[in-house]
Amino acid sequence: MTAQLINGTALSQKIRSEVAARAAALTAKGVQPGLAVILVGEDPASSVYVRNKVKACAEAGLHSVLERYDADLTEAALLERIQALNSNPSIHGILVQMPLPRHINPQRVIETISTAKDVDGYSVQSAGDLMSGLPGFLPCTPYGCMKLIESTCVDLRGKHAVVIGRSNTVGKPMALLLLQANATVTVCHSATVDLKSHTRQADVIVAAVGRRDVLTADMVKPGAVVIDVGMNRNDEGKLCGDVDFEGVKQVAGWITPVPGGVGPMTIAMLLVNTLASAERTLP
Ligand SMILES: NC(=O)C1=CN([C@@H]2O[C@H](COP(=O)(O)OP(=O)(O)OC[C@H]3O[C@@H](n4cnc5c(N)ncnc54)[C@H](OP(=O)(O)O)[C@@H]3O)[C@@H](O)[C@H]2O)C=CC1
Ligand SMILES: Nc1nc(=O)c2c([nH]1)NC[C@@H]1CN(c3ccc(C(=O)N[C@@H](CCC(=O)O)C(=O)O)cc3)C=[N+]21
Ligand SMILES: [Mg+2]
Repeated sequence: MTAQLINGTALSQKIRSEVAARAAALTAKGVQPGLAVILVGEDPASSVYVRNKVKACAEAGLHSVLERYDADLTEAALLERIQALNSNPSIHGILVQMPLPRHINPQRVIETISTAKDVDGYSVQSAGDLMSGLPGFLPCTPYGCMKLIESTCVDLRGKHAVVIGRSNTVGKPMALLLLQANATVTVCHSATVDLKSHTRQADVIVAAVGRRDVLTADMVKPGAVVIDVGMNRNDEGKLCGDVDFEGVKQVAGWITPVPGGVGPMTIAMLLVNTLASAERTLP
């Protein structure tokens, strides 16, 4: 038996075309959704992601502004730029690409973004909304993972979900979304003893660590849904996830590839959040 592939590229295209239709309707009413992306420094991976985000906006009829700054930009200057974007009515979403240079406090930057424009869902307010089950912007990567799981038609109710990783941007919000969908959720991390004993029990596994081969075939229950968030490079310099894809696909029921899985969905959900933010400005 081999797993069915969950095609994130195809699903992201479908979502982006739905965004495009709604964006066109909104633009016809005089409100074109707008996203501002700020990149500080020249991290090569960040440059690729940021370019993909700007391109996706253009294709969906959103307008976007990309602000690039040298790595020596002061924190004060960055906060000032964010405040200007907060009060710019043509901008509905603001994204500051992480990681930032070491001299800039990322939490201070995130909290400076207006909650109404926090389309990354990184702010304490957005995190609290999710924790409390209140409406707010969902972090794009876990949001995209939920859409990928939904696309399998596997009902999460009562299922055991294991999240590997507990970052504020991926692992923790992922666990909350799975909980909200009535899964029974286990969160594993670097201090977890015997990771395999947990993952072997899982109907759904989300791997968000940032290390190759964190999940191998012997750690997976036959038929499980496996979502691979990781972005790593293998020995040949090729992009790969946290999951040993070739091995795990022999055991899992469903699996996302890297590339072509979670990454494109992260961008699609960023567009969804930006559109929703713009729609909220209508009377
Ligand atoms: N495709 C996409 O759209 C995105 C991909 N990513 C990728 O996802 C991965 C995770 O990102 P992010 O959450 O930001 O990373 P972080 O480094 O912030 O978090 C990694 C988590 O993995 C845990 N961990 C580390 N080693 C192990 C281990 N051996 N066993 C179990 N858990 C472990 C850490 O535990 P502890 O808390 O104890 O340190 C931590 O909670 C990265 O590869 C990143 O590039 C991220 C965002 C978007
Ligand atoms: N404020 C902020 N918001 C983010 O959402 C954010 C961030 N900072 N910092 C970095 C991470 C990472 N991230 C990705 C986005 C798209 C792909 C993506 O498009 N991946 C493609 C391949 C890309 C490639 O070829 O390198 C894929 O997996 O198929 C990956 C990773 C967003 N992040
Ligand atoms: Mg992402």
